[in-house]
Formats: sequence, C-alpha cells, structure tokens
Amino acid sequence: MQFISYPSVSVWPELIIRPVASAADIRQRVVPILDQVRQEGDDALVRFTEQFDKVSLSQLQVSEAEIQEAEQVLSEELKSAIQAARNNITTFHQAQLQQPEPIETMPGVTCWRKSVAIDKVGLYIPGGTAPLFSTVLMLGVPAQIAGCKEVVLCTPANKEGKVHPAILYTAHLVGIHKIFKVGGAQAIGAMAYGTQSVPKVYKIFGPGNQYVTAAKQIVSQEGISIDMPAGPSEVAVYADDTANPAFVAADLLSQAEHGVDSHVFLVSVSEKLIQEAQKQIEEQVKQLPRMAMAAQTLQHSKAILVKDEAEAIELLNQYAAEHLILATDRAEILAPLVTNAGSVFMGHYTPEAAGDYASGTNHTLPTNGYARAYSGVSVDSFVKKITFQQITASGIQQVGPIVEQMAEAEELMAHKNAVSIRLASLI
Ligand SMILES: NC(=O)c1ccc[n+]([C@@H]2O[C@H](COP(=O)([O-])OP(=O)(O)OC[C@H]3O[C@@H](n4cnc5c(N)ncnc54)[C@H](O)[C@@H]3O)[C@@H](O)[C@H]2O)c1
Ligand SMILES: N[C@H](CO)Cc1c[nH]c[nH+]1
Ligand SMILES: [Zn+2]
Repeated sequence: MQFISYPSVSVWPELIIRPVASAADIRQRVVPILDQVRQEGDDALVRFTEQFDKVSLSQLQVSEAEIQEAEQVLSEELKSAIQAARNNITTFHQAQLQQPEPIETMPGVTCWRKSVAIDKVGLYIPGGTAPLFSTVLMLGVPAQIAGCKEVVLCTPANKEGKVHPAILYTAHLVGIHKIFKVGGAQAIGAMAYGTQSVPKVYKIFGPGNQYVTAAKQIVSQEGISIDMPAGPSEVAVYADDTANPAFVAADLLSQAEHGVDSHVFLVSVSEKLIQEAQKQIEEQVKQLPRMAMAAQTLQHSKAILVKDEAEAIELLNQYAAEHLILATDRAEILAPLVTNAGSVFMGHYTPEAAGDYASGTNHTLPTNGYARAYSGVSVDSFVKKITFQQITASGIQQVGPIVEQMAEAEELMAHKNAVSIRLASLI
C-alpha cells in the first residue's frame, strides 16, 4: 500500500479516487451484447455463454433435479451455517417491514403510505471468480419478506455447465426456483428484455463485474429499475493506537481478495499502527490462495496518516466507503460523526466479513462513492411506497381554500375548480 503522510486537504480529492476501467471500452463491449440478447433471445445467451464461460448449454434453466441434488452434495456444517446466516439476515430485515400509519394532517384530511412489493425482480449472483452464494441470501431474503411474486435468479455456470451447489441450495432455502445459467451482461439483458426462457423483470439487483455493472446502468436508461451501481468491493479502515495491527491487516485483505479492481483504504493518526499493519499485510497475504489478486489490489491502495480524529472522519466522509471499519476503543464516539458510508463496523471484534456473511446486515452496498447518496439493499429496495389519502366533506372545507389560493397563484384554474366545485356543493 502507498503510504501518504499528512496530505494537504487540497490533494484529498485525488486520494479518494477509485481506479475504474475506462467506461467507454466497457460500454463498447456491453452494448452489442445487450442488443443481440434483445433481438435473438436464448440463441444469444447460448452463444455468449459459449464465448465467455466456455460451456455449451442445451438448457438454460436449472432443473428441479439439479436443485434437489445440491442439497445432497453440501456438507451439514455448511448447510447449518447458511441457515443460521439466513435467520440473522431475516431477523434484521423483517424489522424493516413498515405497516401503513394513517396521519391526519388537518381535521378531516388523512394520509398514509403503504409498501407494495415489486411483482417481478431479477437477482444477479456473481460467479466468475467466486460463487457468491451469500449474495443469494442478501437479495433473496428481503425479496421474500417484501412479498415479490416472481423472483428470477441468473448466475454463470462453470465449464461443466453446473451452478455451484451452494448457490442452488441457498436459492431453494429462500424460495427461488427460477434459476438460469447465464452470467455477465447477457444475464442483465435477459432479465431486462425477457427471452424465450428468462422472464422479463421490473427491477434488477446484484453486484457484478464491470460488464455486469455497465449493463445494469445501460438498461436502467431504458426504463428498467436497478438497485444501485454495486461495483468492485472496497473497505476503508480507521485505526488508532488501540487497534490490533493484525486485525487491521486481515480486514484490508478480506476485501482486497475480491478482485484486482477492489479498493482498500487505511486512515490512521498513528504512524506506528500503519507501519505494523503494513508488516502484517506482507505476512498475511502470503497465506492467501488469492494472493495475486489481493497483491494487485494493494498496489493501487493507500495508507494515510492524518493529524487527528476530526481530520480522519472528514477524509473518510469524503471517501464514502462501501464498508467502513472503526478499529478504535472510541468507535461509539466516532460512529455518530460518519455521514457517508454503505455499512459501518464498530470496534475491534466487528470484522467486515461478519457483515458479508452472517451478522444480519445486507452486503449489497453502494461502491465508488455512491454511498454519498445511495443506501444498501434492504426490504425497501423490493417495494414501492404508494401514498393514500382520504378527505371528508368537512376536511375539504378545511384544506379547500388553501388549494384554491395556490392554484390561482399558479394560474391553474382547473385545479382550483376541482376544489371550488366541491365546496359549492356543500353550501
Ligand atoms: N458491491 C458488492 O456488494 C459486491 C459484492 C460481491 C462482489 N462484488 C464484486 O462483484 C464482482 C464479481 O465479478 P466476477 O467476474 O467474479 O463475476 P461476475 O459474475 O460479475 O462476472 C462473470 C461474467 O462476466 C462475463 N465476462 C467475463 N469476461 C468477459 C468479457 N471479456 N466480456 C464480456 N463479458 C465477460 C461472463 O459471462 C461471466 O459469466 C467483483 O468485482 C467483486 O468485487 C461486489
Ligand atoms: N464484501 C462483498 C461486498 O462488497 C460481499 C461478499 C460476499 N462474499 C464475501 N463478501
Ligand atoms: Zn467481502
């Protein structure tokens, strides 16, 4: 990691930039893929799967037999871990369901909001470099709680044409049976436009690589809703002298191993902590099966020494991390000062990996600075909030004159008349 000591505020904007592949050439590759899926449907999906995933599929949908088989091949330990994670995620997300609460804004004028599930949703589960079955929980549980009628799942198959059994087992656990062996931009196109096999959906969720993220952003310009531009993973750690350098290093490496385009960011008030964490990183990275990937991420990552906590929090709020770890005894004091982050992990025993898998929070989170304006996926992501209102005869006599005044001032006389005609009928 590059060490930067007491950078002037004027250079902070450069420090917080994430390296992203040039959007232009990704878009150039993705647009034709989407066009061909829209025009040719399944034939295009089969062709791109052969081209990118090196497997020739006669059947795109996963069969019930394959889903049942998955249950047999997984170990009991892994199945009980997935069930326990599912229970925690359900507990945390169940509490997000909001019941309508009628509010009388004026006597006789009652308004309320009702959550209504999005009927058809599409979940993209990354599967290129690692089969992320944990993401099936993060998207499937809130979809189930929200009550979405049709849940479609797309994920790439391996070279044998198989989907990882943990993805199938977890999908079955959260009630998803429409599973398709399609990955990348072509999967996003299939769910956006519909094909002979893959149903068209109204909103697409899920992280993915640059092709997937670009495809989501393109179809979102064509009227398909998406959850957010969840791009390559990232973590920022604030650590002071009370932090354990080995824990700090482990947390940074946990996200560095996601991909060469991941991003990790260490901020500290202690040069000693930074030096010891760097040593620990060098030690620990050698033990990782994905060492090469993690090492490449570390090359474009930074460790920054700042003068005090206030400066650290200011820099971290500007960075707006997908994940922010407060590795300090003062986490409860600093957490209220955090205004931009996808998810915050407080104290020395709260690794991001806990939130990635099983603590209960959602790991599909805004990256690349989008945490300044976007929330992570929740039950709210799977519903529309429809407002209702009912005004009684006495209520219209209360609110009517206000509406008449404003409509006239906006010179919208038909608006005014829609109230006046009612008031006249009550005389
Ligand atoms: N933000 C989050 O919540 C979050 C969570 C988990 C993972 N992630 C990120 O998701 C990403 C997963 O990426 P991945 O690649 O492992 O899996 P992926 O499933 O996103 O992409 C693999 C697919 O990309 C397509 N593809 C591969 N090479 C291509 C090419 N040259 N042109 C066009 N299409 C091509 C293939 O069809 C393949 O199926 C990582 O970057 C990881 O950091 C983010
Ligand atoms: N950290 C990822 C979100 O950026 C989520 C994840 C899934 N599996 C492991 N981690
Ligand atoms: Zn992770």
